[in-house]
Amino acid sequence: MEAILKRYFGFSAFRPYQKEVIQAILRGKDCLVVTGTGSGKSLCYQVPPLVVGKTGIVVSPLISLMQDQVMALKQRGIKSEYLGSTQTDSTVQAKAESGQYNILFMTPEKACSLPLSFWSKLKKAGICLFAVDEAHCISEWGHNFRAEYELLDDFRDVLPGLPFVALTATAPEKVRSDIINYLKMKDPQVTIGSFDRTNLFYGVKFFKRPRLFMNELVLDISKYLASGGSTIVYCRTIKAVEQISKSLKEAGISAGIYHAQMDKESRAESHRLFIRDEVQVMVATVAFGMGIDKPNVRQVIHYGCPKSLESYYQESGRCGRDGIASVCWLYYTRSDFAKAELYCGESPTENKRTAIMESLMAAQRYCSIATCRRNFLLGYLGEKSQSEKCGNCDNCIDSKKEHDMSKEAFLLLACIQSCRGKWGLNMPVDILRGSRAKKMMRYDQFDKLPLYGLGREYSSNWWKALASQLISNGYLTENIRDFYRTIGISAKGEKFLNSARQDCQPPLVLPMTSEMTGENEDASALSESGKMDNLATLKSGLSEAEEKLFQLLLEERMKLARSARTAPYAICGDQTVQRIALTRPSTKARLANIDGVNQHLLKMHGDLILEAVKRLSQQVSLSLDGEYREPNKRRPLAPEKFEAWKMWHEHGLSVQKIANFPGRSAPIKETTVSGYIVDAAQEGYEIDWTKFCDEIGFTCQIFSDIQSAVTKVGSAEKLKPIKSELPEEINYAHIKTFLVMQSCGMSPKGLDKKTDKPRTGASSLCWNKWYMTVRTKLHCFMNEHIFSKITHLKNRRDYLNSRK
Ligand SMILES: Nc1ncnc2c1ncn2[C@@H]1O[C@H](COP(=O)(O)OP(=O)(O)OP(=O)(O)O)[C@@H](O)[C@H]1O
Repeated sequence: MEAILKRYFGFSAFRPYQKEVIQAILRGKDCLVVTGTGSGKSLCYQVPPLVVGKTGIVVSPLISLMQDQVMALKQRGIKSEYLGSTQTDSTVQAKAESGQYNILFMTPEKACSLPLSFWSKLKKAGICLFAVDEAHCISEWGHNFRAEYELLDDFRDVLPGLPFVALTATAPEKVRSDIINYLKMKDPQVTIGSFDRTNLFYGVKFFKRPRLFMNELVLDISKYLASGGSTIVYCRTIKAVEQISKSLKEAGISAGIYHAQMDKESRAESHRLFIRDEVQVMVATVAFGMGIDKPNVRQVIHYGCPKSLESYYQESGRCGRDGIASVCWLYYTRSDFAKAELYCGESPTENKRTAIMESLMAAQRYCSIATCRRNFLLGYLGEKSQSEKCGNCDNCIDSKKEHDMSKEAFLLLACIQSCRGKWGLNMPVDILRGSRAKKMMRYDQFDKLPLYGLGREYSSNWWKALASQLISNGYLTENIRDFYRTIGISAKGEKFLNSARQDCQPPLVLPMTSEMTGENEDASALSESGKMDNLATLKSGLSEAEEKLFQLLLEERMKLARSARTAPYAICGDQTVQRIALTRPSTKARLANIDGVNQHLLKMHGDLILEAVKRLSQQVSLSLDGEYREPNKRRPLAPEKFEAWKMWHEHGLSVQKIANFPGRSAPIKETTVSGYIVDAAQEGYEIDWTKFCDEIGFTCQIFSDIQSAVTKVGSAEKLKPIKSELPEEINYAHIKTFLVMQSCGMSPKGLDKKTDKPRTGASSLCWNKWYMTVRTKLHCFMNEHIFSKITHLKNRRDYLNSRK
């Protein structure tokens, strides 16, 4: 089995679950495989046919997906074809039934329409498995139900005794049992793997205005274009697809588009150009969906919050399938969350409507949380994560500042309580904001509440963002009533309200999310893009020369792919090209040793690759036959540097505290500590650059001063001549920081734009005086009917005002 894996796929080892499943299939056992996107499920049905020399049948929902898989398998020397409405080669069916293919793909419709004679001939020639890919399509509970999948159980009778293999990346319990039942699986081996895609960075950006979305989007996309990576931008509407592709065009970026209203040919052409790296950006609706098997997508951006977290996981999972570090950004505005009624309208049953609402609420929560995004996503998919922080999402890298929000929280909770669980969040927020909408007067005379208008100081998005934090922290609960969401106070929220005393209020410390700090929209956008620059995890870990060689080799691969009329990734994956750039083999034997290099690649293109490696290595002054090291791996670090980095990065100590740490025999200079941390960053250790620069006072101005000094000196080899060109206050740690930031390709943008200042504190709010009174009275009457009590207070305020 291992020999087959190396020969056809070029891999040296199976992933842990793959071997188990393949062995079970070879024993004739039915298997259900549920593992994360891009985890290597396909190999489970690709290897057995090669081991036993019989055909494996694979049912797949999309023709484009089958075409891509056939293309990639052919490049590995595996005989493969597909049967479906777009197959133009009339000989395929006859060749298939005589067992000429190792792997034969077909749509469920095609499978059901093939004559029994086809199946009996093929059985005679030899079939070894019947695989159902994207098996969640079989279940109504799945997010991509396909009625034709339900007919596949007929094949139990047509192909008795054959192992059935169902594969999917998302299958909650209900879907799993549907798959087993519909496919009449007998005592199947169920393999449930991890959903964690560790190479993916997850991040969320909040924007108030679409114009800023657009600027940021263009910026994010251009960053990846330079390094040759592909980007998919998922939009919620066709209109947004058109707008974004127009904006990209205006910025000089050519992008393919894909949506359901395009004709079949245009869609196929768009898909082809993207798969073959002829366009690097695809702007699409989710119609550009399951069929995407392109392993080198480096960035997936969701322009608007998706309908559910399941679909977000699937769609973002099209990123970084080759295991290389890649990013998934989700951009949202508050209005994205107001679409529930629209989605529910498509659905006739109450159960389904509740399911839609719950999914949307989970997606909304994903946007709003201030804790680890990966943990939230995995938790939603039913997987427990190993640690509290993943270190590879925006919230882990750039933890939010925390503030005591007890006064604001008290007001909001009290106001929600006044609404008696009958309303969604809009009503209490409108009350606090003193809305003049008719509904205020029409219902329960909300405009007479003493809380009415007390929260004008904050925007309605701000209050909603606070509500999200209160939901995440268990003070508020959201409930679903048919098409609507209502908001209520939880027991914890009640306890908090009850704890209010006339003279003191227990603190309620909550993180300030970007929606709360980002009232100044420009600052929000810039700080986000600054953060983006600082995501050290996105670096390839290659030296400058190696990176150059990697890019040149990618260009060579592109030429090979064009002449072979195939996609570059089908020749070999980016990770394999990266390994070639790192090891620069001089002989075929060395090339063959590289993970990902299969026999077919060696035979067809081996000489060309070796020639290119020799020529291009010379061009970037790298010697041949280098030693392989894992890119992105941290390099060894002196113990004192590692200790300083650990204290700063992992334990959150300040540079000053580290310098004077009591455990030390004598204090060390703060600049020495900063220097240690920068050295660690240079050796591949992660650091939060924004936080670091802020702490050592490294500003845009200092960056540009050092830049000028380096230009003047003409070299960055020695620090002393650079230092002597600079004012006294710019120290060696600053210079080192500049040099490392430069070598990591980071810009100083965003350094001076920090929004650490909290929004105006509660003390300056116009309602502060009234807050004290309301709180005290609320406490006294908490167990009674709060609404009437607050009204009483309001009257009293009017009375007092009239006496002023
Ligand atoms: N044993 C292995 N060693 C190294 N790479 C592997 C191995 N198995 C699979 N891969 C690579 O992992 C990537 C993803 O594999 P694959 O397309 O089979 O994932 P999948 O689980 O079917 O994903 P999805 O659910 O999204 O369809 C591919 O680039 C594949 O070549």
